[in-house]
Amino acid sequence: MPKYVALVPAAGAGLRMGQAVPKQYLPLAGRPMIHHALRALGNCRFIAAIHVLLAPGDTAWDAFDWSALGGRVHPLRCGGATRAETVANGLQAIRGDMDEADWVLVHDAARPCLQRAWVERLVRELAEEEVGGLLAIPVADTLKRADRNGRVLATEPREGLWQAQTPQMFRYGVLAKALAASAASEVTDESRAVEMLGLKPRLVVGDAANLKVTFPQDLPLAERILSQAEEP
Ligand SMILES: Nc1ccn([C@@H]2O[C@H](COP(=O)(O)OP(=O)(O)OP(=O)(O)O)[C@@H](O)[C@H]2O)c(=O)n1
Ligand SMILES: C[C@](O)(CO)[C@H](O)COP(=O)(O)O
Repeated sequence: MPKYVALVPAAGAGLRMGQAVPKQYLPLAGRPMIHHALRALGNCRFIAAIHVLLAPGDTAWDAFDWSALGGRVHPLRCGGATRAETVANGLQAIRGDMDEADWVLVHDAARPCLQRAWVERLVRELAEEEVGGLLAIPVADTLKRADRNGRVLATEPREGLWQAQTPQMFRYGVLAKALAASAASEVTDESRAVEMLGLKPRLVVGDAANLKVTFPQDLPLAERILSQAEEP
């Protein structure tokens, strides 16, 4: 039986957030933001280990008490210059414990509203897949292409368009090969690297509440979502 391991890239600087502290450590619903994603992954008992990928110079992680998360959370100081590099380094760091067919679930530290039910849906729907896939939501709005002056150039067809979320879940062997072969600058998610191998990751319906905290205005929204969530 393949095992399931989570990687949580948390080596970003959060520049678009514009705060002195990287956004994964900003207070959110009484905890550092990253705590919420780690708790949701920890609620999935089938996940054998949760590796948190920190920047080599991270000084914030050790300032918090993570004991409430239990013994499956392991920090690795292997962050790179881009998200793709961070994940590639994380895969290298755990390679001794992994078989080619084991599953890796990559989830952003900056998506704190994750729920166990969504992870379980992803895992259930990908169980028979060779390659893997990702949570995503079909684009619901009419799409406009803008010119440089903020005026509409065109209305774009939205058929077949989805917004990628995380977790993104791939076989260890496929993902390691994909990230090793791709230029980090071209890859903003794991799926893109896998697509560049000519493979077709499966899209699994996610939830709009699984937002990525990117800008300051996302924080109160995430806090409201967390306050209404049913999971502990
Ligand atoms: N070199 C990097 C860059 C990003 N990330 C992580 O990837 C996730 C999604 O990235 P994003 O929202 O872009 O985070 P930042 O890079 O921190 O934000 P910004 O682009 O605004 O600086 C975050 O959990 C972030 O910590 C990472 O591990 N290593
Ligand atoms: C992986 C991701 O969260 C999927 O939506 C996203 O691509 C990473 O965020 P970024 O802001 O584009 O780095």
